[in-house]
Amino acid sequence: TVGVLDIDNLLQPTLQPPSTPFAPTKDPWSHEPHCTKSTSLATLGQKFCVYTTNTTGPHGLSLIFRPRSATEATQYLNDNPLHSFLTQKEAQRLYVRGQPWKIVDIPGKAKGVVATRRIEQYETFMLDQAAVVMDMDAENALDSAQNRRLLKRAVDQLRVPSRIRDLSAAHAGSEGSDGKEEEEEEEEEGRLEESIMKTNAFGSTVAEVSTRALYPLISRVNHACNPNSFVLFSRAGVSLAIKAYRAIEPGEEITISYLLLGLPSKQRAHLLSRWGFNCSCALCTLPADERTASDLRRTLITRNEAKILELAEAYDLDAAIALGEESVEMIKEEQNWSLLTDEYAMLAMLWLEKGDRETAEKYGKMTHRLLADLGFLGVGEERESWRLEQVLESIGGLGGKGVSWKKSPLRG
Ligand SMILES: C[S@@+](CC[C@H](N)C(=O)[O-])C[C@H]1O[C@@H](n2cnc3c(N)ncnc32)[C@H](O)[C@@H]1O
Repeated sequence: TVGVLDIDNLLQPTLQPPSTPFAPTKDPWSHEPHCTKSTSLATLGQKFCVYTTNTTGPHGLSLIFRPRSATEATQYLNDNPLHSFLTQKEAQRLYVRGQPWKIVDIPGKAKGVVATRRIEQYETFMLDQAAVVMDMDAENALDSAQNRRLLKRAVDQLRVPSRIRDLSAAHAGSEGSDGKEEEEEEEEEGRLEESIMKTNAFGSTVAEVSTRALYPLISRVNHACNPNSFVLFSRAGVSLAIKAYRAIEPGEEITISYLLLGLPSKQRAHLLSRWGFNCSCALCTLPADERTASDLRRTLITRNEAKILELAEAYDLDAAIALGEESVEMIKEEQNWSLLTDEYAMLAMLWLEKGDRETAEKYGKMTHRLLADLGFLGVGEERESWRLEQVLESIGGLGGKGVSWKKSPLRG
């Protein structure tokens, strides 16, 4: 697939404990479901339908789901981002001060988002809800013309379809419609919507279904390899938030990374070519010698990961700790904050194994703190209820249980 923001490459609150059930919503659909069946031999008869609810979220929501999944999904629709990502106090503050961003034209990038006031480090400042969500299985089960028709209908049925149709369709390959000029009109149906999905959709789990989902506001945020912000998904997956890695000054562009953090420049350029732009972010335009140094650190961080586990297996704890501490410094230099949580947890485990509980606890607390700051432990009471041991166990399967990493590898 072209240009899809893959959830595997983005931060997500994987550490949240089992959720309290969402309130079921009764028959929320504002339109008759519109269904299509697969005619290909391998998936013959599989049925996917467009289900639209125009009372969900700011944009309304269309699901392209199997009937059974759509019924299941009704319990997830009541997914207010204010509740998922903010305490009541934070929500009030955001409301009183107003949204601290606006969508503007950015030279060379079409539109983008800039801060309109100072945004504090770790502030959750932009919220959105999905407008179009497509079961990834539909892509394989149905042919592309069927998929496009469902997509078009999904957009048509939203409250304000132009909010979707105005989004960027600039992914690589979107020009020239595969070299086939004027195809029959029916064949063209849904091409724009398809391109918009390819340029803007996040691969994510919505209502426990693997999907591509479109979040119209957050779709305006451009990419940077060392971004100032990151995306957080709600447990139901319908809502999404943007949080700041660091303080952002008024006028500064809000950026997220479309890729896994920590990749060296060649790999980044290769992956980004899917979106049809050459990255000119601060990291990609470093002077050659600085870029080489950054690439080297990134390669070493990845290499150290495997090496630390090997050394730990061989019980060479001092060498494993030395490498872990070296990685922490390199990760800080590269500002890949999300990688730090694993590194700290690993060091907590190694120091514990070495019998130095005090240092282990220091690293454990740093893991806990950073996960909480990044929003991985939820908000309010939920965030407070996480215990240090529980966090360490979730992240690395150690929690003071000695050689437990041998049974469950830390980063597996
Ligand atoms: C998810 S959209 C982001 C918003 C988009 N700029 C708009 O006008 O709606 C992704 C598209 O934005 C553009 N884009 C994103 N980050 C960029 C960057 N760092 N430099 C240039 N173009 C970028 C590319 O055209 C990409 O396919």
